[in-house]
Amino acid sequence: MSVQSAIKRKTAPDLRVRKNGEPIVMLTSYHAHTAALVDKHCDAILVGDSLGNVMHGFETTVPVTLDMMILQGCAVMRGSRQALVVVDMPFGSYEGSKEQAFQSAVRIMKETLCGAVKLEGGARMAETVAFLSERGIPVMGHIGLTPQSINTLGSFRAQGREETNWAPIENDARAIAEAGAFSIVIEAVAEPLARKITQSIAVPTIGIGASAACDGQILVLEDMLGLSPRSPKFVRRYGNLGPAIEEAIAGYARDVKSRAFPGPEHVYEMKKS
Ligand SMILES: Nc1nc(=O)c2c([nH]1)NC[C@@H]1CN(c3ccc(C(=O)N[C@@H](CCC(=O)O)C(=O)O)cc3)CN21
Ligand SMILES: CC(C)C(=O)C(=O)O
Ligand SMILES: [Mg+2]
Repeated sequence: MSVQSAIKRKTAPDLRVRKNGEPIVMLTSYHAHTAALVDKHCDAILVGDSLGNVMHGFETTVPVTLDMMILQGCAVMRGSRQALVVVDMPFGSYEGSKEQAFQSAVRIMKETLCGAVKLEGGARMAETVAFLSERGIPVMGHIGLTPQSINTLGSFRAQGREETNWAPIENDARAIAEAGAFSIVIEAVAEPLARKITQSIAVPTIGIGASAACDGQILVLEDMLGLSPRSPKFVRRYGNLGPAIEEAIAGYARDVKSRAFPGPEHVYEMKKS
């Protein structure tokens, strides 16, 4: 047996039991080489539909397709070894019916061999979450700010900042948890509500802009690396890769123009005859 196959990947149940334990560490990744780095330090990797923004320059996640998610899901699976890989179901691939969701999720699971899928939506998606979970597909929920609904929401705004708006969001969390989701992402939700939800449901909550009260955290990798030109208020920058990359590119351009690159060490000499 190869060393690689002897390493057991984390599973959805492994994350499920982390409720109230050591916080769950998650980041996004869309490709093999970053997946390998993320894999060393994270419990789970999300192949997020934010790849539409980050890789393709779309303004929203609405244009992202199932094929795009599967292609990048395969890349992340090849690059990673131990983390649970979760693949986002893109807009339009699951909302039509629970059967449509099952078909899309099966394609993702079979073609990428990832360990779970994630879908956006609360109470209205509960039946679908149950349908998939009961048929062997671990589902991560996603409530609060749900970016795929941008066209009905109107803007990316934090949720639950007035107590009068809490009830439907609490109800969403309860519905998805009781439907069998193994974990739930809470995005851009006021701290007291995120804490209340975390304390009231049996599965771990993964926060993004939802405070340290959650059972784990996730960020978009390029945002926390300082590679995204703009990023939401909830991002802390752990690096400043944008300027570092630009400096390297500028150095290359300078050296090509002055013929300082390639140097003698990069040149193929003739074989001695
Ligand atoms: N690169 C990236 N990072 C993300 O976190 C992310 C994506 N893309 N794409 C999908 C969704 C969209 N998300 C977003 C996008 C924008 C804001 C944002 O700009 N929020 C403003 C407040 C805007 C308002 O109040 O109108 C902020 O200041 O945080 C928040 C979450 C989170 N997700
Ligand atoms: C922001 C996270 C939770 C996400 O859904 C994504 O990256 O697509
Ligand atoms: Mg997403």
